[in-house]
Amino acid sequence: MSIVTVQLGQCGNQIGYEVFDTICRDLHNTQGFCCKRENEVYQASCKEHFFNEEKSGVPIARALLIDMEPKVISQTLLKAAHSGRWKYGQHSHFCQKQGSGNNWAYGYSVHGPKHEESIMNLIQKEVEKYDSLRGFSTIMSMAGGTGSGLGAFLTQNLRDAYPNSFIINQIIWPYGTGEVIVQNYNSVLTLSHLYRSSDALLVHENDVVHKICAKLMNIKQISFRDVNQVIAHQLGSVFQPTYSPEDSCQYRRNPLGDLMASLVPHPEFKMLGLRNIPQMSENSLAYTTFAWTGLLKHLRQMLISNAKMEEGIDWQIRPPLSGLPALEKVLPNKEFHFNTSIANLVILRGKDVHSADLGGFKDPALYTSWLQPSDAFSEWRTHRAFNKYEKLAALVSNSQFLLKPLDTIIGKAWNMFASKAYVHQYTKFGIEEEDFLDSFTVLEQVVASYCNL
Ligand SMILES: Nc1nc2c(ncn2[C@@H]2O[C@H](COP(=O)(O)OP(=O)(O)OP(=O)(O)O)[C@@H](O)[C@H]2O)c(=O)[nH]1
Repeated sequence: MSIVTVQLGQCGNQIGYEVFDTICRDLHNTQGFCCKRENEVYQASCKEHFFNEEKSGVPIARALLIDMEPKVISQTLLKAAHSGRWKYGQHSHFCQKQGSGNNWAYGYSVHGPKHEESIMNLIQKEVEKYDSLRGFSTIMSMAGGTGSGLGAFLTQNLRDAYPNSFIINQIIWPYGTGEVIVQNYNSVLTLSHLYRSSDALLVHENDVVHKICAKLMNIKQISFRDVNQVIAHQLGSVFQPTYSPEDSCQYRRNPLGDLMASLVPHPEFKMLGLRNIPQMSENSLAYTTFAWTGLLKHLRQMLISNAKMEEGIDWQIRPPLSGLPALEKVLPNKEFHFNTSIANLVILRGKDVHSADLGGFKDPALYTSWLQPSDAFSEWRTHRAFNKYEKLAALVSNSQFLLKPLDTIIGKAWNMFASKAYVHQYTKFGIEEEDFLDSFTVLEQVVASYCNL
């Protein structure tokens, strides 16, 4: 029951490393707050999904590292090998000598077709190692050229080659300012292409995670490593084993499939976001205790008010009275206040997990009218604690949370496109104005669909 992780470009490879490292640390954590037997079953389930066992006993990540320049890949391979806890497979990477220069068209139209055969062969060899493949999880940024362009190209290829496997794309949303000048073009092209071939896009916003590092983790000089560790923690809190619904002593065999079934009821809506509570530095964690009631009250309000962290939640925002649309939706200024959901999944881990009351997430006012809360809301509970958090709640949500950032990116890209700025750099590599227009159309439709919930 394996999931193959495909790490793409600088960002994808750096985050991928942190994800496997976090998962592995969690495996060896003695503070799981559960009995030895339960811990062993948890470890076995995690290994089954994410690692191959080597004769030496060192787990090998079920991951492929792909980049068009060698530096980050060699660093990543080395870091894993030096950790002593786990490593990457010997033949699990593919790299070239020159990146895509932040040009989506270069990644998509040049590197993609040129290396398609080698990369797809590498993937096939990995897949052949397993009795059963559940799906792929790619990790990539939207703003560069390789992760985004080549990543979009490969996702299409994966969809064609493995039509029955799930594909989830972990997307890193660029900082709003101060990055690559063409980041909005690259983002629009990435999202629109992924929308056609992926099953779900799990979005991690760099600005948001940066703020979490500053405000909740108290980090003064924030590096990509810090940001990546928060993302890895959040992902681990979702993808580490959870009990299966049929048998509360067995772990889920197909977490990716179950996640999709819970959260993506319609192909028009596949943008997923992730929130965690509590989130804090390891030092503070040792001195803090939490009650489920308080955690879940905050998490629910974070959802409703579209707050990405517990600090600065707007408690004034309330669900609309049933039958009435949220006021903000009918206002023309596109300020999105109440965050309507399509589907939510809450994952609880840790002490007294079965006593936690999730009733607040079953309120029909939280959801679009065309889904019953019983279909729109799912909960997974697991007694084994994650990553030293005695209690932890993660919320994966398919909601209007991304409307504003998406609208901003489309708007900025459109303004640049209207003056034809930098478009020649894309047409040079086969991405025509028509392709841009198609991408805008796809995303305008996505915005309209989410707006109308
Ligand atoms: N969170 C996070 N973001 C990163 C990291 N590295 C790069 N980014 C973001 O990724 C975007 C740039 O993409 P990269 O992954 O560096 O580019 P690439 O895919 O390797 O493509 P080329 O450099 O064009 O070959 C920017 O938005 C960066 O903020 C990282 O380690 N963590």
